[in-house]
Amino acid sequence: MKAIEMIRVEKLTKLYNKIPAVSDISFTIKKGQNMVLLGTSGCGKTTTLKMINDLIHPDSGEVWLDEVSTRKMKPEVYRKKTGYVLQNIALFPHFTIAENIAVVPRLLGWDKDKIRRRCLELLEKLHLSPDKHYSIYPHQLSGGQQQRVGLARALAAEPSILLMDEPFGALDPITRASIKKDIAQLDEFKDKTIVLVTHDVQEAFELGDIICLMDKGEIIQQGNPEELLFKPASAFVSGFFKEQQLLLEYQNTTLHKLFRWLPETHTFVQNLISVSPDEKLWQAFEKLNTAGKSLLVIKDSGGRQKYADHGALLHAFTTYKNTIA
Ligand SMILES: Nc1ncnc2c1ncn2[C@@H]1O[C@H](COP(=O)(O)OP(=O)(O)OP(=O)(O)O)[C@@H](O)[C@H]1O
Repeated sequence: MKAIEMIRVEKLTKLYNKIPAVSDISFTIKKGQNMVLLGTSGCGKTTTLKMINDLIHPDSGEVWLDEVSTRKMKPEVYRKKTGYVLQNIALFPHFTIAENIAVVPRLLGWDKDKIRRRCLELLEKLHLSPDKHYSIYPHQLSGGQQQRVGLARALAAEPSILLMDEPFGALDPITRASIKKDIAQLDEFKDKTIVLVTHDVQEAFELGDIICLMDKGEIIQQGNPEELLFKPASAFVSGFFKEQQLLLEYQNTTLHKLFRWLPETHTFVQNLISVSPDEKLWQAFEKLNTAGKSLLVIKDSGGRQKYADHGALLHAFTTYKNTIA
């Protein structure tokens, strides 16, 4: 079955004072995919994101949502299709938490009972307290809690597309990790098509099925994390990841990819640890390190079994890299 094209951006350009902030950008995102717009400050990420739901009008180019041009849609239709999580959270300070979450459902004319039920449901799902938090104001919440409300607000009208602009940027690393873990488990996020803006390389690789690396208003390379890491299109791309290259490679290579180069026999029998071939090389190293002098047992879907210690993993990884270079 053909995957549904949820977002198609064609040749978008935006000029400010005749200078391009975004220049001739095109990409497509299939239903349920996560795309990350990655790049340094000022490269045009936010402008691109805002043009997807027409918060900024492009000077030229066109956007299709669910195979319909936004030029042919009424604003309320694409507002309903897209939830937007803003940079710096930006809740309305004089609205209660429930009122903040209810903004889009109200615009869409939902009845009061339905809005209340949806607010309570989202507070619970995002690990806020329906009793404590429903009627209070944003300044009475921590930054992390406010961002959870920001996510609830974006999800309120059940959009199929979520546009997220540096959603975790203002949070400390521990709060950020805890929110990411919670949302990764939410069904609400699993089936969404997501465009996420970040300048954080680790975050891009963690969350992106596709990464668009931007510079000076242009897309320099777009592809899956592996393509960007192992097949950089230019010196700019390899330079961008250089400092974290090896860590990213370990984090983005599954044992499945190394399976054919791992040994079928082993010499010692104690401390065997079973791992799935879907696990990443990084996790395999971690397991070996924490378990001491152990050996991994990896079974593929056909029941074939391979064994790996530190050296075998490194050898298989080097061979794998040579084959795809
Ligand atoms: N309203 C505006 N008027 C004039 N120039 C603008 C305006 N908005 C953005 N720009 C310029 O367009 C370029 C792209 O801005 P944009 O906000 O899209 O970048 P960004 O990659 O999202 O940056 P950041 O990560 O800092 O948010 C920048 O050079 C910016 O100065």
